Amino acid sequence: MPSISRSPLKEQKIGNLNQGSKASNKSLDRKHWILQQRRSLPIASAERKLVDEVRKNDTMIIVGETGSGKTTQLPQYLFNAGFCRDGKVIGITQPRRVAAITVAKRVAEECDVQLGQKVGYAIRFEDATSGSTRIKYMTDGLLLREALLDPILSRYSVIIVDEAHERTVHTDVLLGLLKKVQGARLKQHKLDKPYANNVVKFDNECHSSNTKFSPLKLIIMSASLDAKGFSEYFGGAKAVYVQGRQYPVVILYTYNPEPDYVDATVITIFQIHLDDNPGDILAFLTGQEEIELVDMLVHERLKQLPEHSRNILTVPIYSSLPSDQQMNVFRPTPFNFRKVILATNIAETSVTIPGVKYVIDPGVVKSRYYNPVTGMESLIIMSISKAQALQRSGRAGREGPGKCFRLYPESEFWKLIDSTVPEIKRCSLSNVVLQLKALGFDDIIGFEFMDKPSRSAIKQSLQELYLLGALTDDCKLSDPVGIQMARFPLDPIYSKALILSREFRCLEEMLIVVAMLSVESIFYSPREKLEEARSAWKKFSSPDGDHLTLVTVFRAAIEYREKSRAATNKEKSIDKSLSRWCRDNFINNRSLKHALDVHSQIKVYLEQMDMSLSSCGDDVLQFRRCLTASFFLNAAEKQPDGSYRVKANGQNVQIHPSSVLFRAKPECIIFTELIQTNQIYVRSVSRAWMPELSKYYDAES
Ligand SMILES: Nc1ncnc2c1ncn2[C@@H]1O[C@H](COP(=O)(O)OP(=O)(O)OP(=O)(O)O)[C@@H](O)[C@H]1O
Repeated sequence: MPSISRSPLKEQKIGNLNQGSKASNKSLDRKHWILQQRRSLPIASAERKLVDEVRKNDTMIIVGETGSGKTTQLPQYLFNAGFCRDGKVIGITQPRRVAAITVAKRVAEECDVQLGQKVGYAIRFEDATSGSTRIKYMTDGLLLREALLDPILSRYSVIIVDEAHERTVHTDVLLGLLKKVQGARLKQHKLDKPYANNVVKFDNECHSSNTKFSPLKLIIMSASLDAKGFSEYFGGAKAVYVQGRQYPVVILYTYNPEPDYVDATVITIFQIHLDDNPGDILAFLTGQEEIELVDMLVHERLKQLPEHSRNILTVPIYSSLPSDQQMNVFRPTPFNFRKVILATNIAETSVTIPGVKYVIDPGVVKSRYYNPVTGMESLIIMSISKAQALQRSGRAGREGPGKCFRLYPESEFWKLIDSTVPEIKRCSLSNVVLQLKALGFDDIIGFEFMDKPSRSAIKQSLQELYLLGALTDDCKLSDPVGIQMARFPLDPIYSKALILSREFRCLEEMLIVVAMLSVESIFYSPREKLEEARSAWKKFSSPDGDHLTLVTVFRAAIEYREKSRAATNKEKSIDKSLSRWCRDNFINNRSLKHALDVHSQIKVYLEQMDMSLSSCGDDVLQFRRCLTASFFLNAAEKQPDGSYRVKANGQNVQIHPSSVLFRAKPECIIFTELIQTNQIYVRSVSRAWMPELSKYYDAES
């Protein structure tokens, strides 16, 4: 087995607080143990001070080491201090669903209540809260959606924006929105005061009255925050630092850069497994395909080990994995096994995965990048920031001392940028603009972003939304198209495709396409079985292109599932037989399941909007017309050399070899995916319907 330089490795200790042996805790009952653990968190000694500061300041920035207890404890301190006494709610936003769910579960357990009662969570399509919920964890996107219905977020006394350093688009829009809401609530509160006769006096102005519009407390929180930047954005808001770390984490670097981080990850997994103490491993990778590759490599190499050393259990976690499968990583590790969690940056912040003692960090991440000149977005693998490296190492050392293996030299670490470039500066803004318009912010350029996106990016997205019919001539949200588009939790171009497909009577097909395009790689082919896979896929292949091919795969899977259901009513058996079908047909079972999940979720939205499903049946021309009308911005024409020129921006692209049209090379295509490797490829390609396309482009263009 090749080896990376591990001995001697550079060691650097971070943190210094060791809480002593936990062996004795094992004998205590769980409640007592949890209580003891809570008391030993670094944040515990700062409870009084934090509560006092929140009372004194309407906006606050809290910075504290990973694992110090910010996410789980602060909401409980505020609850106990009376911030929910008048029925108000403390809301805590997370950039990711998995964090919202797992932290809420943990806090419910700490409070000894059933999840959904005092403590709950809400994420898109899932609401585990009730009328009695007072501590509510949610995704930042969900709070934005709530603001559509309740623009001053009247039910919240406190909103904590957690992991703000991630600077997702949702976080940034939320920050601007919350600033406005805070101003509006304060103004309203002052107006209300003279009429608030039945004041219930508590020790804090925040909950000192029964008026509907009490001021909103806002807390921005993270372990790796540019506190100064946030403080300035919020007009000099107070920043508080929580000192101390729960357990030490030893950081190890390689002496030389690793030429192949995937291979280095696999090697490190085995080095830990064979040489180190028991404890689960969390390895960060860039995406589903890489995770599946490492999974396969680990299993291949396991076969070379003696029987007694093969006790490794791999568990994947990435964003397009259905929620219930994501939760597998939190299940207890079977006795005598070592769990190896293969994760994207979804597991980078907030989460505590019980049992994890080792973190492997290759130092890369897959990020969205948008080119405002071409209007195209692509995914690029790039180096992480120092803040991300810190967060990753912070996933070890949460239940005891840990180790983090950085698969790059220490000198490389110091070259990393401090914090991630805000997503808003590197993604398409169409969705942001649509959401802001729906929230009533018409002047997008004047919106108070913490980091302003470029004017050209804003203009490009306004133009795109106008072309899609979401905006009127005077840049207002159009009724009903724009309003309907904003209701879908999808990219505007997909929302538009669904709305249009009703007109073309092919909503059933378009819904399948949108669901199948929401997941990574439906087709799956082990390198050694490529020919076998290709011949299995032939039966799904449509001469019209990849979109109708996806429709055929989806329908074949449904038909097979229904057949299995007729034979048995046991869900587990049905699941198993669908997995078998996927294996036989070289279809990625996980991706298909996710697509089925997304399909039923979007269907709920369609039902709510009274959009009934209709199928074009065998009239595929109807579907091609609709596809062309929906994605005319993604039309490309064949060039004499066999490459394609995107009509909207002149960019030169190639059809990806995985497309069913790779060899056919039709004159004009519609594509729905752009990927950038050493070349720019378009994937998911169909034949355009020329008469429809000519409505959007004049003859010369
Ligand atoms: N689901 C869980 N299972 C077991 N222990 C947990 C769980 N969630 C939290 N803990 C414990 O509580 C500690 C504090 O977690 P918390 O998420 O509040 O820290 P944090 O300061 O917000 O960290 P981060 O900045 O990494 O999100 C963890 O280090 C861990 O010991």
